[in-house]
Amino acid sequence: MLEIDGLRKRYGDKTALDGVGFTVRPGEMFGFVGANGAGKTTTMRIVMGVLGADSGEVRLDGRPLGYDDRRAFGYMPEERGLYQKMKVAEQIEYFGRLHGLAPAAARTATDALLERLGLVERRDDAVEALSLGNQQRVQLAVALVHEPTVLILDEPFSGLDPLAVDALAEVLKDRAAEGVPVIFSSHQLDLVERLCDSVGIISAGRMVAYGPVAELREREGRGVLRVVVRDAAPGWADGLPGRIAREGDRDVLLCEEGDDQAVLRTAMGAGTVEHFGRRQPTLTEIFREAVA
Ligand SMILES: Nc1ncnc2c1ncn2[C@@H]1O[C@H](COP(=O)(O)OP(=O)(O)OP(=O)(O)O)[C@@H](O)[C@H]1O
Repeated sequence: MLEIDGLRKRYGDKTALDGVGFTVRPGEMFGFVGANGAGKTTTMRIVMGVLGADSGEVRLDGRPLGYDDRRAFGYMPEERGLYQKMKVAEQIEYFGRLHGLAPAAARTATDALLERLGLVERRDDAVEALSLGNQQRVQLAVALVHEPTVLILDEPFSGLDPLAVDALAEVLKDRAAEGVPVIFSSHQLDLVERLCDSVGIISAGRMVAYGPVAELREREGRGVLRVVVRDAAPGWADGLPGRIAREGDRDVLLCEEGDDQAVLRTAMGAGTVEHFGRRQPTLTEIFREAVA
């Protein structure tokens, strides 16, 4: 189990982390979300030992993390870090060797990852000749080649096409199913909601919401009232609490607060009420609320 406990970090007089803590159990996929500059990268760098915390601790199975523990981790840094001139397969193998794999094991693991991540055709190309999305696949292979005990990935899905997202998601799910704690940061909240067992929402260096996705959704009170009115004149919901969202080719009123009966009366006066009911908030809605 990976425990991040009370991390604090200042850059000069700027507080980047103000007591960040969360736990990721074996096999758990943890989505780390937050606005730009909220502190995700700083947290992950501290976990990896790239950066020191001013205070707080990172523990693995109850012990403070050491060099050997971290060497067995898989890390995809925000700044990435591939050798541009080196060939794809050579590079993955090289990183495997750096993490302590024997030559034959590094080669076998590389071949398997090239296959899995759709890079077989590119194995002898220099990294600089690949598209950014393919470079990202190589970066992921590099993070995975040594069968890491923990995975820490800084925005691994950014810039990937939908097929690459699926390929990466499958690989991460497999690693989690093998018992590896997986942490990744992302701004793609629908993806986080779909993939993760739990999420942490960080805002200005503090965890403002944290827990299993299902629990967070339940915890958010009554959920969101969703109202669809056919043939209503534009502006029918002006004055009601909530906002109009476009769903496909129709407008839907979403209300998080207010008097349901009053909303219903207005809706019935405006047209034919096709739908009137509550649904649990999405992660995007929870995020908006938490960082507001
Ligand atoms: N080397 C640095 N020197 C000074 N301030 C820094 C440094 N690195 C990060 N910061 C500041 O610390 C805060 C947290 O930054 P961090 O990169 O951890 O955020 P993030 O959540 O990863 O953001 P993003 O989603 O944009 O990647 C920001 O205010 C940032 O400007």
